[in-house]
Amino acid sequence: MTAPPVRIALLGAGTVGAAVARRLVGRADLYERRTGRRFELAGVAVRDTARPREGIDPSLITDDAETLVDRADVVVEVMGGIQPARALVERALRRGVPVVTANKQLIAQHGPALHALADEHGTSLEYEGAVVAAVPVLSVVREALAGDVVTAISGVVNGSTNFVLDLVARRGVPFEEAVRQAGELGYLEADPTEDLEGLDAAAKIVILARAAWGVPVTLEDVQRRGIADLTDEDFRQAAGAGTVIKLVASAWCRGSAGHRRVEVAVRPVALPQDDPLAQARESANVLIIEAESAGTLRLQGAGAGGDETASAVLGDIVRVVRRG
Ligand SMILES: NC(=O)C1=CN([C@@H]2O[C@H](COP(=O)(O)OP(=O)(O)OC[C@H]3O[C@@H](n4cnc5c(N)ncnc54)[C@H](O)[C@@H]3O)[C@@H](O)[C@H]2O)C=CC1
Ligand SMILES: N[C@@H](CC=O)C(=O)O
Repeated sequence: MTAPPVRIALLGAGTVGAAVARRLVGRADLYERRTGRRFELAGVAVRDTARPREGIDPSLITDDAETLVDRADVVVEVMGGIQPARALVERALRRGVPVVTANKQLIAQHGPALHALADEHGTSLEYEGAVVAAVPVLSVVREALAGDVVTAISGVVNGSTNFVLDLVARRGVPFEEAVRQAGELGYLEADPTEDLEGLDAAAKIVILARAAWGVPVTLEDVQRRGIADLTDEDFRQAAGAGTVIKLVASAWCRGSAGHRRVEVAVRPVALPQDDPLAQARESANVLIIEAESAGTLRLQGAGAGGDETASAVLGDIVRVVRRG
């Protein structure tokens, strides 16, 4: 007997959702080979059902996200924001349905409660795409380094602000124009101040710190400054000193079990040109992880973008389906 298809509810069809839908449908054979189950796009919840969505069967589009969640085997939340995303994720978890999300604000603000709900109902919550898009940093911190002790994490973890800083520094593009281009490429959040004020990077470093040390770090713990108040003079001074400004997120842990103190920060830093973080071009991200035995690990790749984030989201879907 063939296994029934996996009905996947997609909440959101913007930059990330549209890319997930394209791959789900276009690479269905690949996912069937990898999981033994056929992936079926059960429906796509959007705000504006009248807008044409290229590559998505119009009969799948709905604005009734709750009903869609109720008939899914896996829920993929890529709508962003806290509500209604949170209520829909909770609804799925209460039904014992696994959830995959790329929503870093939701996880940074409500991750522990959502994990507790998932555990209570014997299901799972995955969000590799929420942190450094295509680069599997959470898998490395949580799984690959499970036998080691992470001591510090630092990196460029926001694609849009890196794109802006890079265009201003290397090509002399005016700041506002670089921000406009980042928006056009789909790198910015629906509310761009999340990127420009460092909130997006703060959410990512909070999620990474929790994954590394299992501590209840929150967004309020982050010492945060974004790039919104950088001036032309700041860029001139940095260039004159042979440095390059990057928005750096960092987390470090002092003490040992029972007496751990974790500190988290996001701030613009002028780095020497040959610093590994200074090498990040356009929307690329770089993460440096220090671990007791492994030493220094450097992970880098696309930190934003629809297809790139879809890679991580689909990886999570394959994982939850394999788990059964
Ligand atoms: N764009 C990127 O490069 C990346 C985005 N993410 C995260 O992925 C999530 C989605 O991001 P994007 O695709 O860029 O956003 P987007 O703004 O392009 O798309 C959001 C989609 O959700 C739908 N939506 C929003 N609110 C809704 C509501 N109340 N009811 C029904 N549908 C609703 C919209 O109609 C739209 O289709 C966000 O949490 C973002 O932080 C994560 C990694 C990279
Ligand atoms: N707005 C985010 C998108 C990916 O997480 C960023 O610029 O990094």
